Amino acid sequence: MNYYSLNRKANKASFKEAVIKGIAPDKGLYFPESITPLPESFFETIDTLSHTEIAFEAIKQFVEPDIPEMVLKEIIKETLSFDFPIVNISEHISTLELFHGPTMAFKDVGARFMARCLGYFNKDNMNEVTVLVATSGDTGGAVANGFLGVKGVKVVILYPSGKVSGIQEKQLTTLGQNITALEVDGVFDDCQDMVKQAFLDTDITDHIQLTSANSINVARWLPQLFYFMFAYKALHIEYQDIVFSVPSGNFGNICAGMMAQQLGLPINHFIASNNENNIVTNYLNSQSYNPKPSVQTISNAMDVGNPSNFVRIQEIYKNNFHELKKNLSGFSFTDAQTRAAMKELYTKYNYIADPHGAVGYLGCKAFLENNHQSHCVFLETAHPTKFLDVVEETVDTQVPLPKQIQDVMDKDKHSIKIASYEDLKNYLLMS
Ligand SMILES: Cc1ncc(COP(=O)(O)O)c(C=O)c1O
Ligand SMILES: N[C@@H](CCOP(=O)(O)O)C(=O)O
Repeated sequence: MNYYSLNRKANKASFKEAVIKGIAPDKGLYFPESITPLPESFFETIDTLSHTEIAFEAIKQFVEPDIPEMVLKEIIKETLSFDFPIVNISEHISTLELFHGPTMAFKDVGARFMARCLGYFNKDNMNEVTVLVATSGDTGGAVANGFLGVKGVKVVILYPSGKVSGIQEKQLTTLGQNITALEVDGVFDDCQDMVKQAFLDTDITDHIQLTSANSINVARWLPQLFYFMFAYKALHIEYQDIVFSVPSGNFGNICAGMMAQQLGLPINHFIASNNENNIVTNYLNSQSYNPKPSVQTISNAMDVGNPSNFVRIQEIYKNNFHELKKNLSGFSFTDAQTRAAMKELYTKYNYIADPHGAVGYLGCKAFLENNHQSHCVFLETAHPTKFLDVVEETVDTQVPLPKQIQDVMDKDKHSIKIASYEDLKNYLLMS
């Protein structure tokens, strides 16, 4: 598969080139040149397939011929070595739990898949690659875990100081080895802007091979489409009209769902569930797209003021606002509403949600008000204990800590504070 840049000024790239570069030389995001729908029989018989078989069929066209089929099967098997359970919440609402991986957020799948692709491409260890990542909370931990000890790869994670949860910070600052955390005096968008600027800075790129492990990178982004297929497999016999509510920040996950739909997955509608960082919700209501500085919320991983994947969504629907509106609704919720949803889920359904999942639940409820026939699946994108203080204080109960969280609790944080792009540049050139 070849990929083109959405800025349309760079040459096309193979999967391997797109993964190693991360972002095109004209600063555009890469997008696949074609999307060939899977045969109808694939969806009709999906419940007879395992998760790894589904994932293999779904991603094959996007990686060939750069990764041989046998290697791809192995990468997928290792990537998906945990569960993706569906929990029934009410007659019209279920949740797909995406937090059973090593760092307990949905980023684990993309991070593990990308780390293995890069490991394969770098197997002869010709050149060291530096993976630059901006995180609002979960990508950093998943990438640190996924790339720990990968030969020939250095990982540099930028995160906004004081704006990620305590557990998230531990996950991205305590591993050592080939992982370094830079603590930025700013918000997530500052981190993301610095990363993008570094890709354009020839003072850096003349000396260092940089790539990104944010959803900018196609190998981090595309595997997220598996989730929607797994949920469909579990629910399609019982429900004919399945819609997804996706707690959204950088819009990589929902955009991956739209790729699954392009592959033929019969999804009727997507709901972009936002916290008060509501750029896309506002766009859907007004047709005017206005990125703005992010505000801090209790669903901090979605505190994004300029979602980088929105351009990919525009590409999927050919910049046609009305086509997009047919497929996508957007809702935005305050922290007070999010807390009320967490309480409702706990007291009414005995389900402890994290703040991001709770925003997804609210999106389902808002959509179902006018769409009584649908079955809505909200993605539970992180384990509640990643946001321990907020969750325990809101539902007023103690939540047992899973092993993955206990393992990082007592580790010592190591970070380097930076305040500007120049600080990042100096760090990259000196280290
Ligand atoms: C827990 C959680 N939920 C939701 C999101 C938003 O996902 P996306 O950036 O793909 O829209 C993130 C971060 O990406 C996250 O960490
Ligand atoms: N919410 C994310 C922000 C970065 O998103 P990505 O999917 O583009 O890596 C985070 O948790 O860091």
